Amino acid sequence: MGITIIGSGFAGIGMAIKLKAAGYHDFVILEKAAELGGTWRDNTYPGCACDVPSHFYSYSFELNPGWTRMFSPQEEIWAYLRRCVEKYDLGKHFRFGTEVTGLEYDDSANQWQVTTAAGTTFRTNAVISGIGALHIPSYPEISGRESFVGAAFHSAKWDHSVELRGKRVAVIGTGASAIQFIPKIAEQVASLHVFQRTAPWIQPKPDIPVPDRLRRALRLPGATRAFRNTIYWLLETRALGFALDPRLMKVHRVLAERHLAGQITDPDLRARLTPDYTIGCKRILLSNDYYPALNRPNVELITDGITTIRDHSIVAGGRETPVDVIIYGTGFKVVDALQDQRIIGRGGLKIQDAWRHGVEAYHGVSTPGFPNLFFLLGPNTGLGHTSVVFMIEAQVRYIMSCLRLLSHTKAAAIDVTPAASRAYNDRLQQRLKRLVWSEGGCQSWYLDEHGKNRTLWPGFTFEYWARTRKVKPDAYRLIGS
Ligand SMILES: Cc1cc2nc3c(=O)[nH]c(=O)nc-3n(C[C@H](O)[C@H](O)[C@H](O)COP(=O)(O)OP(=O)(O)OC[C@H]3O[C@@H](n4cnc5c(N)ncnc54)[C@H](O)[C@@H]3O)c2cc1C
Repeated sequence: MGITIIGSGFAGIGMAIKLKAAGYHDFVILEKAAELGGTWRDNTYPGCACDVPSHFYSYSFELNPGWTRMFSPQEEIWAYLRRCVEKYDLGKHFRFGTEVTGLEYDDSANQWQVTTAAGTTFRTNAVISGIGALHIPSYPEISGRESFVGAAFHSAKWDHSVELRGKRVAVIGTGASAIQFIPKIAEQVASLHVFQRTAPWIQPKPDIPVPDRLRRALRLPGATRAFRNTIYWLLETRALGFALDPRLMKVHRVLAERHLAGQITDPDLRARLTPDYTIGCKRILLSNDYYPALNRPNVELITDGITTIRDHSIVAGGRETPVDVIIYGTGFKVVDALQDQRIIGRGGLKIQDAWRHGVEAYHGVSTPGFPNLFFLLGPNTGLGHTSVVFMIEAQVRYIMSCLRLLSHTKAAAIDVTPAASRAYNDRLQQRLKRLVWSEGGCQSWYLDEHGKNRTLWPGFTFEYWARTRKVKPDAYRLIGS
């Protein structure tokens, strides 16, 4: 059977490795960029690193005792992914520079027709989407943005040709990427003006170089796995507040407040850096050097809303700040599992119509009316507290068992039933309502325009792992058997 994977990040590569191991050879990995790697190819800004310990932010079947830091930098994670591709000899399966722009299900042939940006089309039996949620840079709508004449770029498209040394630099946004690159550039620039709309909650980052002795020890049989398991359970305890009772989030709040108080002594600055929303309803960030960077004499935090960008300056709160360079640390336009694309399922059903009341999928993987279309990191399978690679692996295993079901039953396709999907998603949304993300008047990218959480898994990850261990055949309709 022909299988098409879209995307070459952790999701697409993990899927390809498992397909190959199970004896599938007729598959392609379509990637719109010129190289593999997803997030870790695109984000090359200074200080870019994961915020989940590397021994856990990696595949369980491809342990790496050699990580140099507890939280590895971008180049090292990208190199890890390239090594995986080489080791599993996946090279010939990639089609780079191939952007999927449409998928249309042919009911009579039980196949998908895939259309690419180049206008080519081909047919495939199954499509597995690993397109990621965070790869389209988001820019703020600020009047005059286009009139700025200096260099301006987004953190996810860092322009390394722009010399920042000695320049007056503005950073717009104080999210996960910004708090990583601000400390790195603060020491080079003449002045740094940080425009903050919403203060993030920040906790200490236990990031150290992995000592040589530990690295050697991790090479002993079983040691990296044991270390990884320890990290897993430590991180799961962070989910207690998310998964059980929002009141437990108080512990996180105390930790973050102490971190802020320990690093920022100026009471006015501290007040402006104190978030005004419930901790946890947006991602909690980790950093040891962000607050100290804000203490530097050449760095200022501006919390007035930006009203205009002019050719050489930014105006906020009636004050004009002259700048030479603007860096947008304004995050991503969140992609909801292909929702913006032309996807037409059975009987001409458009994905936008299937999702008119909100984006959802059964286990985050299958949507009724779209047979043999599987999502990796689809709706409600993102995480606020631990590594998404864990979720990806659970989904890869689940999709493999869907493929096994197809092969055992000799069906051409499987389609999740509306009843199974409805029951699953109703339960999920009920649970989400009780949790921290629905509290505190928090606006975050986790929520859609109706305030419905479309992004996060509402519990412990071992629960998701257990639920996706096996496919329930009665949740799916077999087609063409
Ligand atoms: C700076 C940064 C740091 C992060 N740190 C962490 C972390 O510490 N821990 C964590 O759990 N998560 C983190 N994340 C989230 C991160 O995105 C995921 O961990 C993970 O990398 C997602 O992998 P993926 O394969 O699903 O998606 P991606 O890595 O985004 O890969 C998707 C790929 O699909 C390709 N693609 C998209 N659309 C198409 C199309 N239509 N046709 C063809 N190709 C397409 C893209 O070009 C891309 O290569 C971070 C994200 C960012 C941006």
